[in-house]
Amino acid sequence: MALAVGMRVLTRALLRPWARGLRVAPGRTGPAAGGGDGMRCFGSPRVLVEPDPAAGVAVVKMRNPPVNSLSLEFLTELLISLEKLENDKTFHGIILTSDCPGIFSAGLDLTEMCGRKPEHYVEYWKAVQETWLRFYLSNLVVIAAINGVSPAGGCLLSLTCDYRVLANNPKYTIGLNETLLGIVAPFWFKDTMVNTIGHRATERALQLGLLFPPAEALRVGVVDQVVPEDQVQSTARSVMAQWLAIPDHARQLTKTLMRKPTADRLLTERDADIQTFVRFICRDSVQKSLHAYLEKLKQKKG
Ligand SMILES: CC/C=C\C/C=C\C/C=C\C=C\CC(=O)SCCNC(=O)CCNC(=O)[C@H](O)C(C)(C)COP(=O)(O)OP(=O)(O)OC[C@H]1O[C@@H](n2cnc3c(N)ncnc32)[C@H](O)[C@@H]1OP(=O)(O)O
Repeated sequence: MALAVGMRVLTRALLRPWARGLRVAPGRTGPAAGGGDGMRCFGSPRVLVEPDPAAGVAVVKMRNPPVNSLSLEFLTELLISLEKLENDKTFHGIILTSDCPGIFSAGLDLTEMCGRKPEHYVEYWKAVQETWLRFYLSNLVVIAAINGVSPAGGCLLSLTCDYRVLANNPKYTIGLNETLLGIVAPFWFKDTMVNTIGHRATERALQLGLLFPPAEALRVGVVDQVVPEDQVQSTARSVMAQWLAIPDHARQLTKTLMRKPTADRLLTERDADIQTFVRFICRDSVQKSLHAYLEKLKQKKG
């Protein structure tokens, strides 16, 4: 039932004008294309997929410049790429990384949550929910190669992965900083963080909107490994090999066992969660906070 709802959201998204033609955007043969067996990079305008069929792995590169903000279009393209890889028996694992220098993802796209109509907020929030559910419950091994800053929704996306490797650069902070924007991390953001670093550490991190630099992120457990910047991709590949050495069915069932209760909570409260989001985001005070935050970002330049 829940899956059917998810499929409807995805199918509706695919029917949108901007989603047409996204299914295959054939490109050059990937550098990671498994010794020239002819499998090409594919993807969409904002998501580049570099397949390595020999290893059963695809590198999924987010490229929604300037900051990989998670817009509706971008989320839809990410979902399409994930679905395509999940439906292709060649692939057992994904490395999720960024093609935007210094930025993994700036999180949810603030312009999707500012000055729009309630119907838009409903559509956007469904896509955010769907992305979280799909990545969190993916049967594939998903490893985040975090090569840039990763606030809020960017951090959440990495938390859906099975393992996080972060580049050791003090600028590459990571965390759920929603309170700094005057907004509140929804319960499933919070649950994902609690499952990763525990209740007390989450309580502190979320209330204070902490963005952890690499050493702190490793200490608290937001990431699993911190490595020099030029070793992020190779480390993600070695870790992937380790995870893929485990019998797939046993690993997948264990993942489901661990994650299903958390996902089920959102699945059973999905509509209520949308209503809560729309009510919250439509408040004058919240809109003012978000506008002010966006303005601050823009003025930073000048
Ligand atoms: C009871 C409660 C019930 C329910 C809960 C209800 C609601 C919860 C709702 C939402 C949860 C949201 C989670 C989120 O993800 S919110 C987004 C949080 N993200 C951030 O705080 C990051 C903001 N960005 C930055 O800090 C920086 O941009 C940077 C560090 C990522 C990169 O810095 P740079 O110096 O490299 O680049 P900038 O000049 O700052 O930015 C370039 C360009 O991009 C625009 N931009 C940046 N971030 C975003 C974004 N998240 N969305 C949209 N646009 C973004 C920025 O404004 C610049 O635009 P211009 O070039 O000036 O036009």
